[in-house]
Amino acid sequence: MNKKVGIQGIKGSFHHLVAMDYYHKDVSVMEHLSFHELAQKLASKESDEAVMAIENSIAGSILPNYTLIDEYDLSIIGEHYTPVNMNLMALKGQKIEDIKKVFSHPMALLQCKEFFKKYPHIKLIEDADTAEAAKRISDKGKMKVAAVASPAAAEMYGLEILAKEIHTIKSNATRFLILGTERQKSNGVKLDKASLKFDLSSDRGSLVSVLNILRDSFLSLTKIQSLPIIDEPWKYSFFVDVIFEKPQDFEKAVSVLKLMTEELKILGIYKNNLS
Ligand SMILES: O=C(O)C(=O)C[C@]1(C(=O)O)C=C[C@@H](O)C=C1
Repeated sequence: MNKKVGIQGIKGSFHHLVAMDYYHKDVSVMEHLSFHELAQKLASKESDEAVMAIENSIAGSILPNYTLIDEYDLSIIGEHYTPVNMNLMALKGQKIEDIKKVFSHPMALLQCKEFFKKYPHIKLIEDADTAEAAKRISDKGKMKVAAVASPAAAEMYGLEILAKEIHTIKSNATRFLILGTERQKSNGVKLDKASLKFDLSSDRGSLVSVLNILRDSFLSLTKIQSLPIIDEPWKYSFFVDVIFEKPQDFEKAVSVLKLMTEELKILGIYKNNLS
């Protein structure tokens, strides 16, 4: 039986395109209209794995997703970087000047902020998913309304592209995480990246001491993200991604970090896909 893979959004969404690419179409996708539902269904094993966007090169990190991975004890088992091509689409026979409202996922709207500055008459409305917004326009036959979504969504739901590649910077890309409920097995593949989470006190030098351990253990930091600990105002959790040559270097760093930080958690060890 095909693996069940959770995605945020419906067919034609960027998550769907990534799932098709990453798993070579060999999966049954489970559509979810929120990241929370995606995490919940994976944690309760209704899906086997899931694809979750974590950061876009224009719009930045999707911060609540760090909390979902941590709270639902999900494991990062892979990553996938993909170019993201945003397009304005509507029912056939209209011009941009006819459009009054545009629906899309908030991350997608952020990626197209510059484009919409030229059309102040258009009201931007945040929606659950790019492709779902496109499908709704098509199903309900809505005129004067458009969606921002992928060219695949325009094709699937029979909409016309009024403006193509409307994202602010041409090299727009999103990093997606591949999630499971158990630690990734190596199966002969070199696992050379890890994601960690820990809490730090505000003592002088606490963060720099951690960074020094990473450097001394030959780990390269590719991302650091802090998030507030909600029941301890002004205290922070740190989420870091590191890449390494030798697993022993990573294990050594973890054993030292356990002593220097609070609540150290390995969120996943997986293959680095950033070239
Ligand atoms: O709405 C979609 O199509 C999605 O897959 C969501 C999402 C996101 O969450 O960032 C995925 C990639 C793009 O960066 C924009 C939107």
